[in-house]
Amino acid sequence: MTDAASTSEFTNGLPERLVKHAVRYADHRSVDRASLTPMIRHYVELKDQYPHALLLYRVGDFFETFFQDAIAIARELELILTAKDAGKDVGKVPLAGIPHHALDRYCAVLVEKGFAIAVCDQMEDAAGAQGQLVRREITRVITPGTILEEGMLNARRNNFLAAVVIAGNHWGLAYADVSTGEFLTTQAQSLEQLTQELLRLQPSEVLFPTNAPDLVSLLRPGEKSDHLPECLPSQFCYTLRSQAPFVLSEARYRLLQRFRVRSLEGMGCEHLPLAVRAAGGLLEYVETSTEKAAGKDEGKRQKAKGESNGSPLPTPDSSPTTLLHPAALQTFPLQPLCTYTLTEYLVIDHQTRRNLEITQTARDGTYHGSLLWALDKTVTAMGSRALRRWLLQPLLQVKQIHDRQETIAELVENGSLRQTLQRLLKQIYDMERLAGRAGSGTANARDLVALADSLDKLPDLGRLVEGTRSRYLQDLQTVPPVLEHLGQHLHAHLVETPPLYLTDGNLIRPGVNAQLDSLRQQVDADQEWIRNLEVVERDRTGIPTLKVGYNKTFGYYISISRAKAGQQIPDGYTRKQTLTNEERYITQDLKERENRIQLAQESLNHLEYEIFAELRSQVGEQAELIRTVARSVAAIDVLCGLAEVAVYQGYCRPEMLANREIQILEGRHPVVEQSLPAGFFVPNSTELGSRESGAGNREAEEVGEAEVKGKLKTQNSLETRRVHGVAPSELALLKTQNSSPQPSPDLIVLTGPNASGKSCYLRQVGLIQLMAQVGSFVPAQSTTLGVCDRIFTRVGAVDDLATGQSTFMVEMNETANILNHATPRSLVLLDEIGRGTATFDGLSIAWAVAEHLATEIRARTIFATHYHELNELASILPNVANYQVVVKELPDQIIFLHKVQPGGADRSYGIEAGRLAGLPASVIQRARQVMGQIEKHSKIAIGLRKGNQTNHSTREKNGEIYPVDQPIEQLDIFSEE
Ligand SMILES: Nc1ncnc2c1ncn2[C@@H]1O[C@H](COP(=O)(O)OP(=O)(O)OP(=O)(O)O)[C@@H](O)[C@H]1O
Repeated sequence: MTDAASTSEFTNGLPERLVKHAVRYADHRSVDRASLTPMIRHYVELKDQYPHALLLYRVGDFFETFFQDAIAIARELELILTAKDAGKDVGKVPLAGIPHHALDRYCAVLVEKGFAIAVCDQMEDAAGAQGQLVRREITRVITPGTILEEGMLNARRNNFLAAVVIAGNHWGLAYADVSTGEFLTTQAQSLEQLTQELLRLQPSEVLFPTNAPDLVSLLRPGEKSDHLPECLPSQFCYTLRSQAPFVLSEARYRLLQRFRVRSLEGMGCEHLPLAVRAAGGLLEYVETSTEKAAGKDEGKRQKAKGESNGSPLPTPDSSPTTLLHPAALQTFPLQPLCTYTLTEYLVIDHQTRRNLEITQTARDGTYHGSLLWALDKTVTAMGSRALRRWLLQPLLQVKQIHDRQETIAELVENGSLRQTLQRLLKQIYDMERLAGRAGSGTANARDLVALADSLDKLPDLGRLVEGTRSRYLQDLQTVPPVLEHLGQHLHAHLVETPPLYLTDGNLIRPGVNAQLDSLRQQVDADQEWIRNLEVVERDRTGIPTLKVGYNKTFGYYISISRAKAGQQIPDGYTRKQTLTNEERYITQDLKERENRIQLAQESLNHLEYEIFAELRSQVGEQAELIRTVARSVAAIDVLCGLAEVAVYQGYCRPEMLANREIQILEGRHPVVEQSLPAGFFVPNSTELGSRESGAGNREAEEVGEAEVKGKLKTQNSLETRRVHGVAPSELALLKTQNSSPQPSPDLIVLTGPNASGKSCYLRQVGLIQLMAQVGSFVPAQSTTLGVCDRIFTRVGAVDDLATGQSTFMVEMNETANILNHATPRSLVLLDEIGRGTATFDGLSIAWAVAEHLATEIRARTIFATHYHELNELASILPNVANYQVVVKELPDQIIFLHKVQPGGADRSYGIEAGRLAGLPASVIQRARQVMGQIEKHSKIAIGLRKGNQTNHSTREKNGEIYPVDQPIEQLDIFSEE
């Protein structure tokens, strides 16, 4: 590659001030290696091994990057790009660096942006290298999905690494959170489902096996690659991997080895080859990255022991990296694999998650204003993560829902138990992740103290929930004795507030280890001797200004002012350094004491580290059990929070049934309600889908419906969907035959003026159903709900510019998805179908969609629309009803009552809404004029006024009443051909 080519490749988009430093050698591959300085040559060699990662190379107090990586981090982190001499014949190459103590912070930003980072650390002191190149090694490769560092993780959400294998229309997906240990896999059909599952998980990194020659490349969010199939959403970060670990035999063998089992039967995936392949490939990746982390700690451990350079002292390394005991290498961050199926939970696709604003708002993607925001009263990070998981995976089994409800009910009834529990939970740290860090050998002493504090609280929790009756509370009653002992054991060994860095010593309590105690005594005695030396020497020499001091280069010294030193040099003093005003000396005794302190301190640090590493590996061995308990604690945190919301917001416990009924009395929108002043939200009731139970005789009902369908078909063939042609008497007869005794409809056509509250009502029903299946109480006076299999929503219209789809195409795709997948057990919420095209195309589509849902699918549906013509459906189909959101009309304004009532609206008051929104008065006035004209002349308006008495064909033929510039086909949807 030429310099020019490499420059433009890497400096593209770089600010002018940075480009000037990057004009030469923007790519490490373009330099003549023979001419490089040893350090830069080493950097280039490492870079060859990690081409996909930004290589951060420790040089003194900085992590430096060169060539293209320097340009990249300067751009991404807004650092100053400078240059470094890379050799006499090479000249300067781009350089950017970050202070070593800020490594975590900067890495977090880079990882968030989808970069992989290879950290190359110094394995010895520059002094220890004695003029040679300092020994450096890659100590960690950080990718977005393999982060363990606390500072880089979001405490309130999981950080998933996923792996995908696709074979035709079948796929396998495994995912894991290395910080919490969860490791799951599944296999299914339909690539659309794969997309949906990835969108639910929102993984930080997705592994995908390819035959690509550049196997280690990492694609950042939005980066395109021919190797990625279309079904993989482009917003994630993808790591392309070799096929080898994803081959079935290899993947299976790896899983068997890792989890020491003879078959995958117990994990539930023996018969699911794609699930096994994905899980095996993911496991290999995690093993490789954790080995690196282990390598780092092992290197540092040697450094602490002084093994690497023979130097007696450990480097006072202040980097927050941690050390790994060989025993911890046995432990592994992931728990045994679990298999799950997509049908275990209520299916909520990506659109529905977005439209119902479950974890973030649709408009600006913020947490504030989402359902999670309204319900999250958890007090631990584990609880917060669990609530997010629960909301994204509502349950399908009435029994499981009931278990959660029971606990909430108990916590609602017993307010003081709830409050005491919450007070105690607040004192519990993130045991799930602490156990993970201990398991992977990256926990520091503060982590273990935090874990011990948390384990100490478990018996208190157990006592608190004694005598409770619900399953989740009972789960906390017995604390595994081994964990109780572990907490006490950790406290007995570790000091109360250990330093952040393991190499700083002072981790272990006195009395734990006799050798440690005797070494400490020796150091104390020698330090005491040095502290007294000043007084002793002042007496001996008679020099009152004599001082004892210490510096890093010379160690301890005795300082005398130059004036005094000129008079006499005390016996036994050897001059070490001369400064402007003082002379510095050492004595034989002082040097000996100093050496003794150094040696003892080194042994101390080493011993403390050994004891600590042993403790950490003991914790690692219990990581799985700790996580199990942590999950019970997290569940109680969630349920306490839901109980609190239930109490303060006045929620009711829904009665859950295994039928299709939806009966909500005085329901409210859980988020809008909290955003309005108390009492401002207008509750509304909903009844849907009780025809099975209401009519009592399903067969008779089906016969009746078949008749209605038959009737529609006959009309269609005769009159080309001329629904106005159905005689009211016939409809009334059909409806009477099929509707006794007043069953609730399957489909509600909801009309009402703009801004009256239709969308809010629609979402309210969806959210109440979802909350109920999460096990939560719901915002209503009383509720009876059948468990539904899927919730579908089609709300609003957003251009999907990323995929190049128009507003209308997005709308039609979503609608097609609903019609293809909804079942009678689904809840379908449609807001303004057909809005994105010409009025009459839209109306026709809306009509056909509603009709299909009501007659073919019989899904419980609410269909909000401004096409008031759809109200006609209710007079044809017995399982359709009209509801409207009413307003009060005053002479010069309308008042929004937000009340949903039976009946259909005939006006939208759109112009009034425009006026309220601040459209200029002249525009409003003109709009009124135009509307008047349209109402007077539009064929459909006339059609509606005249109803089915109108002879459409005659009017259509003479064409008199249509504006000349309107094509007749567009207007004439209800007429004969
Ligand atoms: N039941 C209610 N009680 C109190 N305020 C409500 C209620 N329903 C809706 N609102 C308020 O009215 C506003 C408009 O509601 P919404 O967006 O649901 O209207 P809409 O009928 O769907 O309008 P459009 O047809 O223009 O889309 C909401 O932002 C909310 O603040």
